[in-house]
Amino acid sequence: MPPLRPQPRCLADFFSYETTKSVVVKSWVVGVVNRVVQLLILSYFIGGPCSWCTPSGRVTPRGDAGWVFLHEKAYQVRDTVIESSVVTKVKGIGKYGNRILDTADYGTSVFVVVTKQILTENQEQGVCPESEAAYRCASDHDCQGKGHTTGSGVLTGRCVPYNTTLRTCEIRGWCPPEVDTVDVPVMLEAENFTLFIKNSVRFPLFGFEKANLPPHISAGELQRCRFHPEQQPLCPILRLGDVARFAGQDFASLAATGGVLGIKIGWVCDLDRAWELCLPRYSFTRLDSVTRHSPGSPGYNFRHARYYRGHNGTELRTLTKAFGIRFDVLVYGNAGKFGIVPTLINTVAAFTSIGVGTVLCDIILLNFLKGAEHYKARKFEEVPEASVPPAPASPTGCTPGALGDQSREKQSTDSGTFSLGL
Ligand SMILES: Nc1ncnc2c1ncn2[C@@H]1O[C@H](COP(=O)(O)OP(=O)(O)OP(=O)(O)O)[C@@H](O)[C@H]1O
Repeated sequence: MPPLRPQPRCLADFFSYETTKSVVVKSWVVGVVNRVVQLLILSYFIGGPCSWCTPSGRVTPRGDAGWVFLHEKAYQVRDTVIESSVVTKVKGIGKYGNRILDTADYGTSVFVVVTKQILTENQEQGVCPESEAAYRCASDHDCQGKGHTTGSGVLTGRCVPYNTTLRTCEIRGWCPPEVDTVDVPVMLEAENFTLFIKNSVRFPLFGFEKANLPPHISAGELQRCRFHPEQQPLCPILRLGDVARFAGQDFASLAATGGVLGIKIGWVCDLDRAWELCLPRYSFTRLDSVTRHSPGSPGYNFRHARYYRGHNGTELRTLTKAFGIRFDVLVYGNAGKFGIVPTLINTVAAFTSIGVGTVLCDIILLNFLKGAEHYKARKFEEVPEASVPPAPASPTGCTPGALGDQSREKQSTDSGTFSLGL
């Protein structure tokens, strides 16, 4: 009678079931690694003694090493949508040329403080020679083909005397045209001007509202206080020179070219704590720092005009090219309050992550420790079905079971290489 053909091993492997078996390894090395990894994971998620904080001990407000729960406050629902209003007012008296300027003179917008002005007075509609060097000419022919308009008006096509030595193309527009290459003084007094910032914020998710004005401050106290990051961090009145300094800028050169400074007000609030502890935090930066190095446009300026009538009723205007410091107030915020859903999700994540330690210990145990083969043999065990005798080894070289160790484990056991006691 022909011998029974053995069942292919790969089929038996496919219809096998792997279940977890607990093996207690009495090894100091893996035991210590396991506990250290578990401790690290737990302190990352929940918190522990601050043995590896920065020297200032400010890793977290409470001085704990716990990152996810204590620092990131993973137990809180967060609202980053912030509704905010900002109102500003500049005050100060400065001298510019022979004139004393007050609040109404040096700002055409609440966000800009004008520090330098090029005035072109008594302009009226008419024809006159262009002032820009690009429109120098010797004859009418030079003024044709130069386009239709210049920075100041529409070209008539004629070449006319600009002064006794120079001729330029004639324009029709506001005459005389502006000459913006002149040197004019800078109003350095603006350094002592003050900027009052009134900011209200609202976190709609929690219906929480707050303003940057200290709650019981009187008008007199407001007028007197000046912001300082350590001594007066809540005073909403800022000296312009200080704002430039905090933004790392030299006020004199900023005032000469103009520029844009950003005043950032951050509202990062833990709404599980008292209402009074939700406070604004001010920081400063120069927003046009990239373009300020551009030779073509190094600063910030704009033009505006004041119109009036001359003696004979003609309409006149004074054109002003104003260089100034623009203040952009940027408000950002982030508030959190305890929520059961994020607490549960992060607690489950924390405990699941402890399993990472087991993976690491298995790698060390089964690959790097002395007697790794012995541990493998005890970890992976193949159990035949209770009533069926064990299948013979596969002649086809099918893929073994989990981690490919069953067959090796079996060979080791069969040959009796290892003693089974740990
Ligand atoms: N840039 C600033 N520098 C210093 N104090 C300021 C500044 N802006 C406003 N204040 C003062 O803060 C307080 C509140 O200002 P707010 O504009 O609300 O009131 P106000 O009576 O209209 O101010 P004022 O008429 O003095 O401009 C006032 O006492 C005001 O004088």
